[in-house]
Amino acid sequence: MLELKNLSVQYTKYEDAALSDINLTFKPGEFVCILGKSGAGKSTLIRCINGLQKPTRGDVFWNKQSITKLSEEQLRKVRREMGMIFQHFNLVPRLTVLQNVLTGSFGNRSTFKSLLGLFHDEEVSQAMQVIKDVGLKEQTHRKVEKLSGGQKQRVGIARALLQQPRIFLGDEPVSSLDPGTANHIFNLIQEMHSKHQLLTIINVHDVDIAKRYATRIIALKNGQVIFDDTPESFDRDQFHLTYHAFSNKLEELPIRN
Ligand SMILES: Nc1ncnc2c1ncn2[C@@H]1O[C@H](COP(=O)(O)OP(=O)(O)OP(=O)(O)O)[C@@H](O)[C@H]1O
Repeated sequence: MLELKNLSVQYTKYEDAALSDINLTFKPGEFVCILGKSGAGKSTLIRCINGLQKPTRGDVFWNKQSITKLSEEQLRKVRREMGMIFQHFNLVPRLTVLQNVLTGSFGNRSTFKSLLGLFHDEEVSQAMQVIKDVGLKEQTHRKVEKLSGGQKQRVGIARALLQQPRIFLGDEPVSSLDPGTANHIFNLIQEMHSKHQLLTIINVHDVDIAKRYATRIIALKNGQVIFDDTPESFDRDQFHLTYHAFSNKLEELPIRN
């Protein structure tokens, strides 16, 4: 469904690559958490998947089609199939929950029409339904700036769901939330993941969350994959290798049995 082949990203020629020769295949229905310390390349990986970042080398295949060579218009079509939530929510504070969620259908119509509020009745009722699904029915007509962080992220999830995506991508979606709220948001993501059988790929800093919700954990270090396995196999040694080992190079890491 989604394949990354020899993917490398080098932002500037004077710095180390942000991603080096990444080869990964993702299947429908997987719930993948990406771990790695700050600067490991997690956001870059997500941005390559949704086409926001062009790789320096290698390719991203979505249903066997390379997305790196698409025109902007073709890329927009592919992005419609990718729902995305962000650390800082990326909402318009002065607009209501409903208006923000309706911008999720931007991919399906012109931005101009959407900004004018020219939505079809059917779109509005679909938006109302996803707002209800994420538990925000009472807040439908409130301005987003009046909501808590957890509620804002629910709006983000509703907006992504309105696109009826086939992949759900998250770039540290709970990093600015307290632990309790972060769990509520992950419960919701898991519920939506199961309901729609979405391939879900999310960057997180919290290893406990990754172990609790993911069906697969991928750990990055210095732009390379150093772990790709079940959450159960992500043990203390792996935690140490991912977050604390001093070595910069894979071959210098301590050998494990
Ligand atoms: N636009 C950019 N221009 C130059 N270098 C960049 C850019 N974006 C990221 N980098 C560099 O690429 C590397 C990987 O960054 P990335 O944001 O992907 O890491 P991350 O694992 O998501 O980090 P964090 O957890 O702090 O968000 C880092 O060294 C970062 O400084």
